[in-house]
Amino acid sequence: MAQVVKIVDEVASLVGEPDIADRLTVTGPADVLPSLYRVTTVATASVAAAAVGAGRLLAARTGGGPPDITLDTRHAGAAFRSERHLRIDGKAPPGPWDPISGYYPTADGRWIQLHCNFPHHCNGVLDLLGAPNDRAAVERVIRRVDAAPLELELQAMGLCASMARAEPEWAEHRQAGAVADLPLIEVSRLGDAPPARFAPTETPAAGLRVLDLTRVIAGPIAGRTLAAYGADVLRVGAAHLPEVHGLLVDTGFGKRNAFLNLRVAADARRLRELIASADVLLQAYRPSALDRLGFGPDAVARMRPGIVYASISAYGRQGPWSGLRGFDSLVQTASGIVLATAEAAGASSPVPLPAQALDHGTGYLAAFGVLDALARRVHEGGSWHVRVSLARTGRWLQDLGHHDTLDLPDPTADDVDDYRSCLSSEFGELSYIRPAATVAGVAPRWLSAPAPLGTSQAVWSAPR
Ligand SMILES: CC(C)(COP(=O)(O)OP(=O)(O)OC[C@H]1O[C@@H](n2cnc3c(N)ncnc32)[C@H](O)[C@@H]1OP(=O)(O)O)[C@@H](O)C(=O)NCCC(=O)NCCSC(=O)C(=O)O
Repeated sequence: MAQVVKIVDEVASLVGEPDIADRLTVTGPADVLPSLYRVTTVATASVAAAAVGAGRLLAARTGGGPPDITLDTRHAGAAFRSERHLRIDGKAPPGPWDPISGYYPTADGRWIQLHCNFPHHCNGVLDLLGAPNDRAAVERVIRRVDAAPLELELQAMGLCASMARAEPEWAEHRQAGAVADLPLIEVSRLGDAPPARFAPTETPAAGLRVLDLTRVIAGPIAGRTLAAYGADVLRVGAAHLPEVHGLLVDTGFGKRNAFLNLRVAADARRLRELIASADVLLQAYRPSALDRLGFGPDAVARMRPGIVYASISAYGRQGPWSGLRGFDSLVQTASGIVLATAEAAGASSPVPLPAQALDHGTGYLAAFGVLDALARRVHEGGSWHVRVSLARTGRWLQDLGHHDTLDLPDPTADDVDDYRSCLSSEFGELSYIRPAATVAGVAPRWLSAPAPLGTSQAVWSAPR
Protein backbone atom coordinates (compact mmCIF):
# COMPACT_ATOMS: atom_id res chain seq x y z
CA MET A 1 0.00 0.00 0.00
CA ALA A 2 2.76 2.43 0.96
CA GLN A 3 4.36 1.72 -2.40
CA VAL A 4 1.13 2.43 -4.27
CA VAL A 5 0.93 5.76 -2.43
CA LYS A 6 4.38 6.45 -3.89
CA ILE A 7 2.98 5.90 -7.38
CA VAL A 8 0.20 8.39 -6.67
CA ASP A 9 2.79 10.88 -5.37
CA GLU A 10 4.69 10.42 -8.59
CA VAL A 11 1.57 11.24 -10.61
CA ALA A 12 0.98 14.32 -8.42
CA SER A 13 4.40 15.64 -9.28
CA LEU A 14 4.13 14.73 -12.99
CA VAL A 15 0.86 16.56 -13.48
CA GLY A 16 1.56 19.36 -10.98
CA GLU A 17 -1.49 18.57 -8.85
CA PRO A 18 -0.50 17.89 -5.22
CA ASP A 19 -4.03 16.75 -4.29
CA ILE A 20 -4.41 14.23 -7.09
CA ALA A 21 -4.94 11.44 -4.50
CA ASP A 22 -8.42 12.90 -3.93
CA ARG A 23 -9.49 11.75 -7.38
CA LEU A 24 -6.98 9.11 -8.48
CA THR A 25 -7.38 5.49 -7.35
CA VAL A 26 -4.53 3.10 -8.10
CA THR A 27 -5.14 -0.60 -7.50
CA GLY A 28 -2.95 -3.70 -7.85
CA PRO A 29 0.50 -4.63 -6.56
CA ALA A 30 3.17 -1.92 -6.44
CA ASP A 31 5.51 -4.05 -8.54
CA VAL A 32 4.41 -6.12 -11.49
CA LEU A 33 7.39 -6.11 -13.84
CA PRO A 34 10.61 -7.66 -12.46
CA SER A 35 13.42 -5.13 -12.56
CA LEU A 36 16.20 -3.41 -10.70
CA TYR A 37 14.25 -0.21 -11.39
CA ARG A 38 10.76 1.02 -10.57
CA VAL A 39 9.36 0.16 -13.99
CA THR A 40 5.86 -0.49 -12.65
CA THR A 41 5.86 2.98 -11.06
CA VAL A 42 6.85 4.61 -14.33
CA ALA A 43 4.28 2.55 -16.24
CA THR A 44 1.42 3.33 -13.88
CA ALA A 45 2.34 6.98 -13.34
CA SER A 46 2.75 7.78 -17.02
CA VAL A 47 -0.48 6.02 -18.07
CA ALA A 48 -2.24 7.82 -15.19
CA ALA A 49 -0.78 11.16 -16.29
CA ALA A 50 -2.29 10.71 -19.76
CA ALA A 51 -5.64 9.95 -18.09
CA VAL A 52 -5.32 13.12 -15.98
CA GLY A 53 -4.65 15.08 -19.18
CA ALA A 54 -7.76 13.56 -20.76
CA GLY A 55 -9.75 14.47 -17.65
CA ARG A 56 -8.56 18.08 -17.80
CA LEU A 57 -9.57 18.36 -21.43
CA LEU A 58 -12.96 16.83 -20.64
CA ALA A 59 -13.47 19.29 -17.79
CA ALA A 60 -12.41 22.22 -20.01
CA ARG A 61 -14.92 21.17 -22.67
CA THR A 62 -17.85 20.53 -20.37
CA GLY A 63 -17.19 23.21 -17.79
CA GLY A 64 -17.31 20.57 -15.03
CA GLY A 65 -14.73 19.73 -12.39
CA PRO A 66 -11.79 17.43 -13.06
CA PRO A 67 -13.06 13.82 -13.11
CA ASP A 68 -12.05 10.79 -11.08
CA ILE A 69 -9.43 8.47 -12.53
CA THR A 70 -8.80 4.79 -11.80
CA LEU A 71 -5.95 2.56 -12.91
CA ASP A 72 -4.65 -0.89 -12.05
CA THR A 73 -0.89 -1.46 -11.99
CA ARG A 74 -1.29 -4.87 -13.69
CA HIS A 75 -3.11 -3.28 -16.60
CA ALA A 76 -0.51 -0.48 -16.85
CA GLY A 77 2.29 -3.07 -16.80
CA ALA A 78 0.59 -5.05 -19.58
CA ALA A 79 0.03 -1.88 -21.62
CA PHE A 80 3.76 -1.10 -21.29
CA ARG A 81 4.47 -4.38 -23.07
CA SER A 82 1.61 -4.19 -25.56
CA GLU A 83 3.79 -5.19 -28.51
CA ARG A 84 4.81 -8.39 -26.72
CA HIS A 85 1.20 -9.33 -25.98
CA LEU A 86 -0.21 -8.63 -29.45
CA ARG A 87 -1.50 -11.71 -31.27
CA ILE A 88 -2.43 -11.75 -34.95
CA ASP A 89 -4.59 -14.77 -35.77
CA GLY A 90 -3.42 -16.29 -32.49
CA LYS A 91 0.29 -15.87 -33.24
CA ALA A 92 2.89 -13.38 -32.07
CA PRO A 93 4.08 -11.19 -34.97
CA PRO A 94 7.77 -11.48 -35.95
CA GLY A 95 10.02 -9.63 -33.48
CA PRO A 96 11.64 -6.34 -34.50
CA TRP A 97 15.23 -7.43 -33.92
CA ASP A 98 17.60 -7.85 -36.85
CA PRO A 99 20.20 -10.58 -36.14
CA ILE A 100 22.99 -7.95 -36.24
CA SER A 101 21.33 -5.84 -33.52
CA GLY A 102 22.55 -6.48 -29.98
CA TYR A 103 25.45 -6.20 -27.54
CA TYR A 104 29.04 -6.94 -28.62
CA PRO A 105 32.17 -7.26 -26.45
CA THR A 106 35.00 -4.92 -27.45
CA ALA A 107 38.83 -5.18 -27.25
CA ASP A 108 38.98 -3.09 -24.06
CA GLY A 109 36.63 -5.40 -22.15
CA ARG A 110 33.55 -3.25 -22.62
CA TRP A 111 30.28 -3.63 -24.53
CA ILE A 112 28.80 -1.78 -27.44
CA GLN A 113 25.20 -2.10 -28.64
CA LEU A 114 24.32 -1.89 -32.33
CA HIS A 115 20.75 -1.06 -33.40
CA CYS A 116 20.30 -2.43 -36.90
CA ASN A 117 16.56 -3.04 -37.29
CA PHE A 118 16.21 -0.57 -40.17
CA PRO A 119 18.08 -1.71 -43.30
CA HIS A 120 19.81 1.67 -43.88
CA HIS A 121 21.15 1.63 -40.30
CA CYS A 122 22.30 -1.99 -40.67
CA ASN A 123 24.02 -1.39 -44.01
CA GLY A 124 25.76 1.70 -42.66
CA VAL A 125 27.14 -0.24 -39.68
CA LEU A 126 28.34 -3.13 -41.86
CA ASP A 127 30.00 -0.70 -44.31
CA LEU A 128 31.78 1.13 -41.52
CA LEU A 129 32.97 -2.11 -39.93
CA GLY A 130 33.85 -3.62 -43.31
CA ALA A 131 31.98 -6.76 -42.24
CA PRO A 132 29.56 -9.02 -44.11
CA ASN A 133 25.95 -9.40 -42.89
CA ASP A 134 26.85 -12.13 -40.42
CA ARG A 135 26.78 -11.79 -36.65
CA ALA A 136 29.88 -13.88 -35.99
CA ALA A 137 31.88 -11.82 -38.51
CA VAL A 138 30.69 -8.55 -36.93
CA GLU A 139 31.65 -9.91 -33.51
CA ARG A 140 35.17 -10.74 -34.75
CA VAL A 141 35.67 -7.18 -36.06
CA ILE A 142 34.33 -5.52 -32.90
CA ARG A 143 36.50 -7.68 -30.63
CA ARG A 144 39.53 -5.97 -32.17
CA VAL A 145 38.46 -2.36 -31.45
CA ASP A 146 37.85 -0.27 -28.33
CA ALA A 147 34.30 0.75 -27.45
CA ALA A 148 34.56 4.55 -27.09
CA PRO A 149 36.23 5.33 -30.44
CA LEU A 150 33.88 2.91 -32.18
CA GLU A 151 30.83 4.61 -30.62
CA LEU A 152 32.18 7.99 -31.71
CA GLU A 153 32.75 6.81 -35.28
CA LEU A 154 29.32 5.17 -35.55
CA GLN A 155 27.56 8.22 -34.14
CA ALA A 156 29.52 10.57 -36.44
CA MET A 157 28.13 8.56 -39.37
CA GLY A 158 24.59 9.04 -38.02
CA LEU A 159 24.34 5.36 -37.11
CA CYS A 160 22.60 3.89 -34.08
CA ALA A 161 24.97 2.54 -31.42
CA SER A 162 25.84 3.07 -27.75
CA MET A 163 28.73 2.03 -25.56
CA ALA A 164 27.52 0.47 -22.31
CA ARG A 165 28.40 2.74 -19.41
CA ALA A 166 28.10 2.32 -15.67
CA GLU A 167 25.62 4.72 -14.06
CA PRO A 168 28.33 6.90 -12.43
CA GLU A 169 30.17 7.14 -15.76
CA TRP A 170 26.99 8.32 -17.49
CA ALA A 171 26.39 10.84 -14.70
CA GLU A 172 29.72 12.46 -15.67
CA HIS A 173 28.82 12.59 -19.36
CA ARG A 174 27.96 16.00 -20.80
CA GLN A 175 24.79 14.61 -22.38
CA ALA A 176 23.56 13.28 -19.05
CA GLY A 177 24.02 16.77 -17.55
CA ALA A 178 22.19 18.38 -20.45
CA VAL A 179 19.27 15.94 -20.11
CA ALA A 180 19.05 16.33 -16.34
CA ASP A 181 18.62 20.10 -16.81
CA LEU A 182 15.46 19.59 -18.88
CA PRO A 183 11.95 19.21 -17.48
CA LEU A 184 10.49 15.72 -17.90
CA ILE A 185 7.68 17.20 -19.99
CA GLU A 186 8.49 20.59 -21.46
CA VAL A 187 5.58 22.71 -22.60
CA SER A 188 6.33 26.09 -24.14
CA ARG A 189 4.23 28.67 -25.95
CA LEU A 190 4.86 28.83 -29.69
CA GLY A 191 2.62 31.79 -30.43
CA ASP A 192 -0.68 33.50 -29.87
CA ALA A 193 -4.09 32.16 -30.77
CA PRO A 194 -7.56 32.88 -29.43
CA PRO A 195 -9.05 30.46 -26.87
CA ALA A 196 -10.35 27.28 -28.53
CA ARG A 197 -14.06 26.45 -28.48
CA PHE A 198 -14.27 22.67 -28.59
CA ALA A 199 -17.83 21.32 -28.49
CA PRO A 200 -18.90 19.77 -25.15
CA THR A 201 -18.56 16.00 -25.28
CA GLU A 202 -18.52 12.85 -23.16
CA THR A 203 -15.28 11.63 -24.78
CA PRO A 204 -12.29 13.83 -23.89
CA ALA A 205 -10.70 14.28 -27.32
CA ALA A 206 -13.75 13.58 -29.53
CA GLY A 207 -13.65 15.49 -32.80
CA LEU A 208 -10.09 16.73 -32.30
CA ARG A 209 -7.75 16.24 -35.24
CA VAL A 210 -4.30 14.75 -34.78
CA LEU A 211 -1.59 14.37 -37.43
CA ASP A 212 0.72 11.57 -36.35
CA LEU A 213 4.11 11.84 -38.09
CA THR A 214 5.85 9.24 -35.95
CA ARG A 215 7.30 5.74 -36.28
CA VAL A 216 8.37 2.76 -34.18
CA ILE A 217 7.12 2.92 -30.54
CA ALA A 218 7.33 6.14 -28.51
CA GLY A 219 5.61 8.62 -30.86
CA PRO A 220 3.05 6.10 -32.13
CA ILE A 221 2.05 5.31 -28.52
CA ALA A 222 1.23 8.99 -28.04
CA GLY A 223 -0.99 8.95 -31.15
CA ARG A 224 -2.60 5.68 -30.14
CA THR A 225 -3.40 7.13 -26.70
CA LEU A 226 -5.03 10.25 -28.17
CA ALA A 227 -7.09 7.96 -30.43
CA ALA A 228 -8.22 5.97 -27.39
CA TYR A 229 -9.53 9.21 -25.87
CA GLY A 230 -11.56 9.86 -29.02
CA ALA A 231 -9.31 11.91 -31.34
CA ASP A 232 -9.41 11.56 -35.13
CA VAL A 233 -5.82 10.42 -35.71
CA LEU A 234 -4.36 10.41 -39.20
CA ARG A 235 -0.97 8.79 -39.35
CA VAL A 236 1.14 10.25 -42.17
CA GLY A 237 4.15 8.31 -43.46
CA ALA A 238 5.82 7.83 -46.81
CA ALA A 239 6.30 4.73 -48.94
CA HIS A 240 10.10 5.02 -48.91
CA LEU A 241 10.46 5.11 -45.10
CA PRO A 242 11.21 1.77 -43.36
CA GLU A 243 8.75 0.45 -40.77
CA VAL A 244 8.56 -2.44 -38.28
CA HIS A 245 5.47 -4.46 -39.24
CA GLY A 246 4.44 -5.81 -35.80
CA LEU A 247 4.86 -2.38 -34.24
CA LEU A 248 2.76 -0.76 -36.94
CA VAL A 249 -0.08 -3.07 -36.02
CA ASP A 250 0.36 -2.69 -32.27
CA THR A 251 0.56 1.10 -32.37
CA GLY A 252 -1.94 1.57 -35.19
CA PHE A 253 -5.18 1.11 -33.24
CA GLY A 254 -7.67 3.93 -33.75
CA LYS A 255 -5.62 5.50 -36.57
CA ARG A 256 -6.00 5.78 -40.29
CA ASN A 257 -2.79 5.48 -42.26
CA ALA A 258 -1.92 7.70 -45.24
CA PHE A 259 1.17 8.33 -47.34
CA LEU A 260 2.34 11.82 -48.24
CA ASN A 261 5.83 12.17 -49.63
CA LEU A 262 6.80 15.55 -48.27
CA ARG A 263 9.54 15.92 -50.86
CA VAL A 264 6.83 16.06 -53.54
CA ALA A 265 5.26 19.53 -53.79
CA ALA A 266 1.65 18.33 -54.14
CA ASP A 267 1.95 16.05 -51.09
CA ALA A 268 3.59 18.79 -48.99
CA ARG A 269 0.74 21.11 -50.03
CA ARG A 270 -1.78 18.46 -48.92
CA LEU A 271 -0.13 18.26 -45.50
CA ARG A 272 -0.31 22.05 -45.18
CA GLU A 273 -4.03 21.84 -45.98
CA LEU A 274 -4.52 19.18 -43.29
CA ILE A 275 -2.53 21.26 -40.79
CA ALA A 276 -4.82 24.24 -41.44
CA SER A 277 -7.60 22.50 -39.51
CA ALA A 278 -5.53 20.18 -37.26
CA ASP A 279 -5.43 20.49 -33.48
CA VAL A 280 -2.27 18.45 -32.87
CA LEU A 281 0.84 17.43 -34.79
CA LEU A 282 3.03 14.70 -33.31
CA GLN A 283 6.50 14.17 -34.74
CA ALA A 284 9.29 11.77 -33.80
CA TYR A 285 11.86 12.14 -36.57
CA ARG A 286 15.52 12.99 -36.04
CA PRO A 287 15.60 16.48 -34.47
CA SER A 288 15.24 19.23 -37.13
CA ALA A 289 14.51 16.74 -39.94
CA LEU A 290 10.98 18.05 -40.41
CA ASP A 291 12.13 21.68 -40.08
CA ARG A 292 14.10 21.15 -43.27
CA LEU A 293 10.91 20.04 -45.01
CA GLY A 294 9.09 23.18 -43.79
CA PHE A 295 7.17 21.45 -40.97
CA GLY A 296 9.07 22.51 -37.85
CA PRO A 297 7.14 23.81 -34.82
CA ASP A 298 7.36 27.54 -35.65
CA ALA A 299 6.37 27.05 -39.26
CA VAL A 300 3.44 24.83 -38.29
CA ALA A 301 2.27 27.32 -35.62
CA ARG A 302 2.31 30.05 -38.30
CA MET A 303 0.25 27.82 -40.60
CA ARG A 304 -2.18 26.92 -37.85
CA PRO A 305 -2.28 29.27 -34.84
CA GLY A 306 -3.60 27.21 -31.92
CA ILE A 307 -1.76 24.02 -32.89
CA VAL A 308 -0.28 21.75 -30.22
CA TYR A 309 2.97 20.45 -31.70
CA ALA A 310 4.72 17.58 -29.92
CA SER A 311 8.36 16.64 -30.54
CA ILE A 312 9.75 13.34 -29.36
CA SER A 313 13.52 12.88 -29.50
CA ALA A 314 15.99 10.31 -28.29
CA TYR A 315 18.39 12.46 -26.27
CA GLY A 316 16.53 15.72 -25.58
CA ARG A 317 16.81 19.14 -27.17
CA GLN A 318 20.21 20.18 -25.77
CA GLY A 319 23.68 18.76 -25.29
CA PRO A 320 26.26 17.19 -27.62
CA TRP A 321 24.02 14.21 -28.46
CA SER A 322 20.83 16.18 -29.01
CA GLY A 323 20.93 15.74 -32.78
CA LEU A 324 21.53 11.99 -32.71
CA ARG A 325 19.12 9.34 -33.85
CA GLY A 326 18.29 6.94 -31.06
CA PHE A 327 16.18 4.14 -29.70
CA ASP A 328 15.03 3.19 -26.20
CA SER A 329 17.46 0.30 -25.85
CA LEU A 330 20.42 2.50 -26.83
CA VAL A 331 19.51 4.99 -24.12
CA GLN A 332 19.28 2.13 -21.61
CA THR A 333 22.78 1.07 -22.68
CA ALA A 334 24.38 4.53 -22.62
CA SER A 335 22.84 5.56 -19.31
CA GLY A 336 23.96 2.59 -17.23
CA ILE A 337 20.65 0.75 -16.90
CA VAL A 338 21.80 -2.42 -18.65
CA LEU A 339 25.10 -2.73 -16.76
CA ALA A 340 23.54 -2.01 -13.36
CA THR A 341 20.86 -4.62 -14.07
CA ALA A 342 23.45 -7.17 -15.22
CA GLU A 343 25.40 -6.65 -12.01
CA ALA A 344 22.30 -7.04 -9.83
CA ALA A 345 21.23 -10.14 -11.76
CA GLY A 346 24.72 -11.65 -11.66
CA ALA A 347 24.69 -11.81 -15.47
CA SER A 348 27.84 -11.75 -17.58
CA SER A 349 26.36 -9.56 -20.34
CA PRO A 350 24.11 -6.45 -20.40
CA VAL A 351 20.49 -6.92 -19.26
CA PRO A 352 17.77 -4.55 -20.54
CA LEU A 353 14.56 -3.51 -18.76
CA PRO A 354 11.60 -5.92 -18.88
CA ALA A 355 9.77 -3.50 -21.20
CA GLN A 356 10.61 -0.73 -23.68
CA ALA A 357 9.82 1.47 -20.72
CA LEU A 358 11.45 4.64 -22.02
CA ASP A 359 9.46 4.41 -25.25
CA HIS A 360 6.13 3.69 -23.61
CA GLY A 361 6.70 6.18 -20.80
CA THR A 362 7.69 8.91 -23.26
CA GLY A 363 4.63 8.16 -25.40
CA TYR A 364 2.19 8.52 -22.51
CA LEU A 365 3.95 11.63 -21.21
CA ALA A 366 3.70 13.19 -24.67
CA ALA A 367 -0.02 12.35 -24.68
CA PHE A 368 -0.39 13.99 -21.26
CA GLY A 369 1.45 17.11 -22.46
CA VAL A 370 -0.75 17.34 -25.55
CA LEU A 371 -4.05 16.79 -23.70
CA ASP A 372 -3.06 19.29 -21.03
CA ALA A 373 -2.06 21.84 -23.68
CA LEU A 374 -5.41 21.31 -25.44
CA ALA A 375 -7.15 22.08 -22.14
CA ARG A 376 -5.00 25.22 -21.87
CA ARG A 377 -6.08 26.20 -25.36
CA VAL A 378 -9.65 26.29 -24.09
CA HIS A 379 -8.76 28.47 -21.10
CA GLU A 380 -6.08 30.75 -22.47
CA GLY A 381 -5.58 30.08 -26.20
CA GLY A 382 -2.09 29.96 -27.70
CA SER A 383 -0.06 27.53 -29.81
CA TRP A 384 2.02 25.09 -27.78
CA HIS A 385 5.14 22.98 -28.13
CA VAL A 386 5.37 19.81 -26.04
CA ARG A 387 8.83 18.24 -25.86
CA VAL A 388 9.76 14.91 -24.33
CA SER A 389 12.68 12.54 -24.85
CA LEU A 390 13.60 8.93 -24.24
CA ALA A 391 16.70 10.01 -22.31
CA ARG A 392 14.79 12.34 -19.96
CA THR A 393 12.23 9.62 -19.28
CA GLY A 394 15.16 7.29 -18.53
CA ARG A 395 16.56 9.90 -16.10
CA TRP A 396 13.19 9.89 -14.31
CA LEU A 397 13.30 6.11 -13.97
CA GLN A 398 16.86 6.21 -12.66
CA ASP A 399 16.06 9.05 -10.25
CA LEU A 400 13.48 6.75 -8.64
CA GLY A 401 16.44 4.66 -7.52
CA HIS A 402 17.27 0.98 -7.46
CA HIS A 403 14.49 -1.22 -6.10
CA ASP A 404 15.37 -4.82 -6.80
CA THR A 405 12.35 -6.93 -7.80
CA LEU A 406 14.29 -9.09 -10.27
CA ASP A 407 12.97 -12.22 -8.55
CA LEU A 408 9.32 -11.42 -9.32
CA PRO A 409 7.79 -13.86 -11.82
CA ASP A 410 7.61 -12.26 -15.25
CA PRO A 411 3.91 -11.81 -16.22
CA THR A 412 3.04 -14.31 -18.95
CA ALA A 413 0.61 -13.90 -21.83
CA ASP A 414 -2.02 -15.73 -19.72
CA ASP A 415 -1.52 -13.34 -16.80
CA VAL A 416 -2.71 -10.43 -18.90
CA ASP A 417 -5.82 -12.12 -20.32
CA ASP A 418 -8.11 -9.90 -18.24
CA TYR A 419 -6.85 -6.87 -20.15
CA ARG A 420 -7.30 -8.25 -23.66
CA SER A 421 -9.81 -7.27 -26.32
CA CYS A 422 -10.27 -8.46 -29.90
CA LEU A 423 -10.81 -6.68 -33.21
CA SER A 424 -10.93 -7.92 -36.80
CA SER A 425 -8.48 -6.15 -39.07
CA GLU A 426 -6.99 -6.37 -42.54
CA PHE A 427 -3.98 -8.02 -40.86
CA GLY A 428 -6.16 -10.76 -39.30
CA GLU A 429 -7.91 -11.24 -35.95
CA LEU A 430 -6.14 -9.06 -33.39
CA SER A 431 -5.97 -9.86 -29.69
CA TYR A 432 -4.44 -6.87 -27.91
CA ILE A 433 -4.13 -5.10 -24.57
CA ARG A 434 -6.90 -2.55 -24.43
CA PRO A 435 -6.08 0.97 -23.15
CA ALA A 436 -5.69 1.19 -19.37
CA ALA A 437 -7.38 3.60 -16.87
CA THR A 438 -10.85 5.07 -16.56
CA VAL A 439 -11.72 8.77 -16.70
CA ALA A 440 -15.06 9.74 -15.14
CA GLY A 441 -15.85 6.01 -15.03
CA VAL A 442 -15.28 5.53 -18.76
CA ALA A 443 -12.42 3.45 -20.17
CA PRO A 444 -10.58 4.79 -23.22
CA ARG A 445 -11.00 2.52 -26.24
CA TRP A 446 -10.12 2.20 -29.87
CA LEU A 447 -13.01 2.31 -32.27
CA SER A 448 -11.06 1.04 -35.27
CA ALA A 449 -8.43 -1.57 -36.02
CA PRO A 450 -5.01 -0.57 -37.40
CA ALA A 451 -5.00 0.27 -41.10
CA PRO A 452 -2.28 -1.11 -43.41
CA LEU A 453 0.39 1.38 -44.46
CA GLY A 454 -0.68 4.05 -46.91
CA THR A 455 -4.23 2.70 -47.38
CA SER A 456 -6.15 5.72 -46.09
CA GLN A 457 -6.96 8.93 -47.90
CA ALA A 458 -5.08 11.94 -46.57
CA VAL A 459 -8.31 13.57 -45.40
CA TRP A 460 -10.06 14.00 -42.05
CA SER A 461 -12.61 11.33 -41.28
CA ALA A 462 -15.47 13.78 -40.68
CA PRO A 463 -16.16 17.36 -41.78
CA ARG A 464 -16.28 20.10 -39.17
C1 LIG B 1 13.70 6.47 -34.95
C2 LIG B 1 14.92 7.05 -35.68
C3 LIG B 1 16.19 6.56 -35.02
C4 LIG B 1 14.86 6.50 -37.12
O1 LIG B 1 15.93 7.03 -37.87
P1 LIG B 1 15.84 7.15 -39.46
O2 LIG B 1 15.01 6.03 -40.00
O3 LIG B 1 17.22 7.24 -39.98
O4 LIG B 1 14.98 8.45 -39.70
P2 LIG B 1 15.29 10.01 -39.50
O5 LIG B 1 14.32 10.52 -38.51
O6 LIG B 1 16.71 10.27 -39.25
O7 LIG B 1 15.01 10.58 -40.93
C5 LIG B 1 13.87 10.33 -41.64
C6 LIG B 1 13.87 11.19 -42.91
O8 LIG B 1 12.58 11.08 -43.50
C7 LIG B 1 12.05 12.38 -43.68
N1 LIG B 1 10.60 12.27 -43.65
C8 LIG B 1 9.78 12.09 -42.59
N2 LIG B 1 8.52 11.99 -42.98
C9 LIG B 1 8.52 12.11 -44.32
C10 LIG B 1 7.52 12.09 -45.32
N3 LIG B 1 6.25 11.92 -45.01
N4 LIG B 1 7.89 12.24 -46.61
C11 LIG B 1 9.18 12.40 -46.93
N5 LIG B 1 10.18 12.41 -46.03
C12 LIG B 1 9.85 12.28 -44.75
C13 LIG B 1 12.67 13.19 -42.58
O9 LIG B 1 12.54 14.54 -42.85
C14 LIG B 1 14.10 12.67 -42.66
O10 LIG B 1 14.74 13.22 -43.79
P3 LIG B 1 16.32 13.57 -43.82
O11 LIG B 1 16.52 14.75 -42.93
O12 LIG B 1 16.59 13.89 -45.27
O13 LIG B 1 17.03 12.37 -43.35
C15 LIG B 1 14.87 8.59 -35.69
O14 LIG B 1 13.72 9.01 -36.43
C16 LIG B 1 14.84 9.21 -34.30
O15 LIG B 1 15.87 9.32 -33.61
N6 LIG B 1 13.66 9.67 -33.87
C17 LIG B 1 13.47 10.36 -32.56
C18 LIG B 1 13.44 9.39 -31.39
C19 LIG B 1 12.54 8.21 -31.61
O16 LIG B 1 11.35 8.37 -31.86
N7 LIG B 1 13.12 7.04 -31.51
C20 LIG B 1 12.41 5.76 -31.71
C21 LIG B 1 11.48 5.46 -30.61
S1 LIG B 1 11.01 3.77 -30.66
C22 LIG B 1 12.32 2.94 -29.91
O17 LIG B 1 13.09 3.55 -29.27
C23 LIG B 1 12.44 1.46 -30.02
O18 LIG B 1 11.67 0.86 -30.76
O19 LIG B 1 13.33 0.94 -29.37
